[in-house]
Amino acid sequence: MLKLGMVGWRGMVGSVLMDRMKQEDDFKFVSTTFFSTSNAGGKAPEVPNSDPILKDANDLDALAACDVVISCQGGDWTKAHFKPLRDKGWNGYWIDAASTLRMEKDAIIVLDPVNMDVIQKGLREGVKNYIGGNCTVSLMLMALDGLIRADLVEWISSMTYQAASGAGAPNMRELLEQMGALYGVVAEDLKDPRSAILAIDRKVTEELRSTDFPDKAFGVPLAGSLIPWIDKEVEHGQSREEWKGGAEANKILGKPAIGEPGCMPVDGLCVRVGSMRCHSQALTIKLKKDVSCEEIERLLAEANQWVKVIPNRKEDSIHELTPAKVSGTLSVPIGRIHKLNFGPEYVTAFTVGDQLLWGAAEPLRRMLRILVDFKA
Ligand SMILES: NC(=O)C1=CN([C@@H]2O[C@H](COP(=O)(O)OP(=O)(O)OC[C@H]3O[C@@H](n4cnc5c(N)ncnc54)[C@H](OP(=O)(O)O)[C@@H]3O)[C@@H](O)[C@H]2O)C=CC1
Ligand SMILES: N[C@@H](CC(=O)OP(=O)(O)O)C(=O)O
Repeated sequence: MLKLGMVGWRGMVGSVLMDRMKQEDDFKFVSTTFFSTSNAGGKAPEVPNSDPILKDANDLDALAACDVVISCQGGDWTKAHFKPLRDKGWNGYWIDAASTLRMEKDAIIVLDPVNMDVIQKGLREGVKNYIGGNCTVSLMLMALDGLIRADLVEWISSMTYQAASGAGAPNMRELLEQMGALYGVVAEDLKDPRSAILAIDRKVTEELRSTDFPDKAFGVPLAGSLIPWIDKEVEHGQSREEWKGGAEANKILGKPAIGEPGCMPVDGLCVRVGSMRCHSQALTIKLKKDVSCEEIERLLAEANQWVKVIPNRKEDSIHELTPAKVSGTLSVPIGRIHKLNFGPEYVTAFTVGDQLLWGAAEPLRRMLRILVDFKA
């Protein structure tokens, strides 16, 4: 039985991962040691085949005793522990949610419904580092799997509507605090149906701009507003989140890097909106040839068991293609599919996905199961 070390299991991504691993009985196939950066010696979660005591996540010898380490602890922990562990001669499998190692040559970005061939080739060739992709990229590729598989995509422009959860747990709390603060200043006015909406709006705007508005985590209001920049600035006016779109998508698919012949260009703007944990994306896709919308929908629907094509009708779209509907599920709906006026090769679509499930935790637990099968 493979010895698994779990690090970062009680954080937000880690908790979603734990829930999924329990639901899928993943712990039955491994013997597990839980690690902690804050409570070594404490009580570990109760799962089959596990050590009841938490080990120290800074103890390299304890980590080196594992065949597989899964980390949802974050990039700083990865930076501090991955290389020292390898330098010690540890040759186990490293599965990580953090972006730190994603673009390294000796790492594969895992999204097995889309790139099982890349993963299997990596395993056969002895690759030991398997990293979860950026949430937006993984969700886009899950949705567009069918068109990419059919080699129909020339390029993709993705305009995103990203949830607070992508910025972390404190940001989700702050979004709700901001919503509460806005409601609070007009709660009395709202009780009176005759109160003037412009007066209400003025109070809301004053509150949004007030120095007391709770914006410690985001730095600016998100509720009642949006934030048109995610992550750091990189070159050419892109944000790092936007750069990941092209860089990671091509790496996941095993294609040449952006700018090289044979790559699939992906670019766009990434925007934070007041959704809790679902990222949405409005896509413009340039096809390599004219294909009917019926054929596009057929290809998309057949690609994997999680993608769901939503008919391009108002009632279906407003009920089925929203964060409210998708949150907490593994479903990746894609809809609003129609040709743009630019020409028959230009298609638009809208997709939604839970950024903590397919966007973070699910590819990690599936990679563990792939490893278990590979080692059997
Ligand atoms: N948020 C996201 O959308 C995504 C995140 N990731 C990656 O996953 C990493 C972890 O993200 P996320 O799960 O949001 O981070 P969290 O901050 O929720 O958890 C990280 C660690 O913080 C410690 N911690 C301290 N206080 C608490 C608390 N009150 N509740 C729970 N844990 C606490 C825990 O370590 P300990 O038990 O050792 O004290 C925990 O493992 C990120 O840094 C990123 O690299 C990847 C994809 C998406
Ligand atoms: N950057 C993403 C969340 C995330 O953690 O991405 P990554 O795994 O690429 O660091 C967002 O803000 O929505």
